[in-house]
Amino acid sequence: MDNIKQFAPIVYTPTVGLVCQNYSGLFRRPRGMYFSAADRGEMLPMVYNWPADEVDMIVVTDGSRILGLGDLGVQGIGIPIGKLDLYVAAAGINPQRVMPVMIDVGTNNKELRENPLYLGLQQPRLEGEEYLSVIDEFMEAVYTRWPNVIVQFEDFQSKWAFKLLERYRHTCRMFNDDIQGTAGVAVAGLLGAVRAQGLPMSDFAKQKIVVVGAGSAGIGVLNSARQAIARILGGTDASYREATKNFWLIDKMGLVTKERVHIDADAEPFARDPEALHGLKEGASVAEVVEAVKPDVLLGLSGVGGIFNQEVLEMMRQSTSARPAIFAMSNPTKNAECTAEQAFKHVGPHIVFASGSPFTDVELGGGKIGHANQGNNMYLFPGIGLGSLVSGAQIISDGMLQAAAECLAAYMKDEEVEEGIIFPSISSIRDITKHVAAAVMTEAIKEGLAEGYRDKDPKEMAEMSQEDILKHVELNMWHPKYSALVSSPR
Ligand SMILES: NC(=O)C1=CN([C@@H]2O[C@H](COP(=O)(O)OP(=O)(O)OC[C@H]3O[C@@H](n4cnc5c(N)ncnc54)[C@H](O)[C@@H]3O)[C@@H](O)[C@H]2O)C=CC1
Ligand SMILES: CC(=O)C(=O)O
Ligand SMILES: [Mg+2]
Repeated sequence: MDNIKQFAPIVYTPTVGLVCQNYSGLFRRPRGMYFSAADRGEMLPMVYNWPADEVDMIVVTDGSRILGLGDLGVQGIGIPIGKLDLYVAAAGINPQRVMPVMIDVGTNNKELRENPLYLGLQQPRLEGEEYLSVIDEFMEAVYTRWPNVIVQFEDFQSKWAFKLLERYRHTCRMFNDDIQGTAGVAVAGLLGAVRAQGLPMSDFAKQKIVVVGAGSAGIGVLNSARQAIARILGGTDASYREATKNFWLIDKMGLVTKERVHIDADAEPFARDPEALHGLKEGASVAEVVEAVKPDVLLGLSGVGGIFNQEVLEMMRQSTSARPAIFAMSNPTKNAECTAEQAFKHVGPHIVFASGSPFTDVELGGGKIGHANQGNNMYLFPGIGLGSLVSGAQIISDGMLQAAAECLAAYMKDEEVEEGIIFPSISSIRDITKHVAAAVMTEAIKEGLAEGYRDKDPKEMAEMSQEDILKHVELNMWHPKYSALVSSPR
């Protein structure tokens, strides 16, 4: 907690990625709970083997998309461990009340399946109903023992991430961090990029945004940004349709248009109409799209390191924005779409830059600094989890997530944003998290979702002032303060 800036890159991205890649060789003792396909029918009794009586926070993965490193099977447990370390440091969740979980349904990583040291099931991943039955059983088991626990889904491949979110979010206290946490952070960053141009927030509705990557993270960001723009435009059905025109979506097959034969249902609303293509064709490359669109924002959630190459970045010089924004959000560092240095060098000193993994600031000469912001869901997930926990929210609603994003955006001062600093320093993450949690709790109360926590019942919560809410959040954050074992001599 005292040295979070130095330690976050170790317990979290990028080092946690390296740990996951080598986990079977590094393993000494389990630091989380493993539920495997072979445990079907046994998960409820298994849950009672977890040594802590109370669990507040679970982070669960099936290891199928670990950062931008692909399917790492059970070795992905490093991610829940690292995310929960941040829950302790940033949100003040008691470290005895966190539970990292790996659901082992096999792996499609052939190399791991053939590695005699691999710790997980050496079989291809379960699919379809069989897969769902494992996740259902796990969810039922943990909520039976700990009805108030918050479950954060992390690093599931997109194919399942959206389905599982839809399956549980209406009845359980759960969220998907890659879809929902990332979206909030990205929207806060996009609003920061508008402010950095000296424009009013309503000008967000005029921004041209190219998103590279149509997975859980990219589509989550697009949905959330579309919602924010549609609200500016009036919030009608027509404004939602209008808002989609701001976006250009590129996946591994290039620009996504309505001409695409097999288009993902989640990506479909963002497919460009043939009459609004600016002369581009279905499948156009990143460079072609940037050249034709001259976007205000180029945002990467593709997992492909270096895809914002010199050619692409030099084309961003033609951006119609006074402060073009380059968000290279993929993790870990090697998978970032470009480095901070490359972005400032090839686009120019006036850009706003953010990346998923940390880069150091760039010296621009003449005493000027190019700020390398870290645009990572770590700014939001601890506050979303904490705010949901201490309000006793029944579910985690869109309104609560939006309140979290707005709180993060408002955290930055105008002078900072003008300098291109759009996210706060990691060293203030505990304070940010406290405010985000209070915003989440305020919204949960407003929506009638707060069921109370510890000595506070819903009626008392409904009467709390902003100050009371902040105090309630703070009081429920754990601090590592221990009583002295030996009393000092008189
Ligand atoms: N900064 C942050 O807070 C977060 C960053 N991420 C990062 O985002 C990345 C993607 O995550 P997901 O969306 O869950 O993964 P995913 O695997 O579901 O999606 C990747 C997307 O990139 C596209 N893609 C792949 N190769 C491409 C290429 N050569 N050109 C253009 N598009 C290409 C794919 O078609 C797919 O749509 C990962 O590296 C992850 O670490 C994810 C969540 C949060
Ligand atoms: C940051 C994060 O959640 C990811 O890269 O998947
Ligand atoms: Mg993740």
